[in-house]
Amino acid sequence: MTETSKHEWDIPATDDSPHEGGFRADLAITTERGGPSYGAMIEQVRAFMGKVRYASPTPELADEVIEDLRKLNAKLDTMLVDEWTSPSGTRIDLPSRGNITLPPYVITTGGPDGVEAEVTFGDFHLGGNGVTHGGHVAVAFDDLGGMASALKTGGVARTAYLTVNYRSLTPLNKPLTIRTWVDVQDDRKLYVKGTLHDGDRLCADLDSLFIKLKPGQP
Ligand SMILES: CCCCCCCCCCCCCCCC(=O)SCCNC(=O)CCNC(=O)[C@H](O)C(C)(C)COP(=O)(O)OP(=O)(O)OC[C@H]1O[C@@H](n2cnc3c(N)ncnc32)[C@H](O)[C@@H]1OP(=O)(O)O
Repeated sequence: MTETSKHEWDIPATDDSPHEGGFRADLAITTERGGPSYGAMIEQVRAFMGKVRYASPTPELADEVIEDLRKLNAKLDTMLVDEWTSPSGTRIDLPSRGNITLPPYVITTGGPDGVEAEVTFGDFHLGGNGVTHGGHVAVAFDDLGGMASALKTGGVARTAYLTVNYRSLTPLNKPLTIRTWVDVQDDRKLYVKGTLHDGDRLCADLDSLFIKLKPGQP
């Protein structure tokens, strides 16, 4: 795959409008931005975030970690780019397109009929009593609902509403199956349904509305 694979709904950026038509004019889907170690770097950050959730450091260790993190933040400060050129969210070869703000998922199938992915909520996503925080389940549904909308219409959509029904507890550190699909399309309105399963057990389901953006709509 080349650095940037064009899709018909990638609207070219212009000098006047670097992100005309939604989140980005050119989704700049890539497997190369950020380099070959970008995915491993994201995994280390994810692992760190999970450990922070459970760690109870001594004051000395906390001070050491602060110092290490200061150094790491200073290193990244030298490499900051804008939203439109960051690798995050564009790396289709990585879980969740390399976006650390999303729970890590891997797409199994995706097209106009919907999306199926394997999602694994980790220690960072702990809500309480050993299971996943409901907000993180909603984040996964939001992103994959948006992706189902995009693959159905060939355009970027924004969430108008998102209702998640929590049917049973969602385990951590276990691959789960998440599905989203456009149930009904009424012009720009996309009524998106979804399910999250642990094996045969339904953990949550989704009822949502996405609105396809008009050209140039921010
Ligand atoms: C091979 C690899 C491929 C990779 C592929 C990558 C894909 C990459 C995917 C990324 C996926 C990210 C997915 C994240 C998605 C977000 O998280 S978006 C962030 C959260 N959402 C927002 O911030 C939206 C804020 N709200 C808005 O911007 C505007 O209200 C909206 C939603 C765009 C709608 O505004 P609008 O376009 O002006 O539309 P408007 O005329 O008001 O409404 C249109 C119709 O919808 C109806 N409507 C609007 N809102 C509502 C509502 N809340 N309830 C009911 N009806 C409503 C209206 O009544 C109207 O109905 P009709 O009169 O046409 O019958």
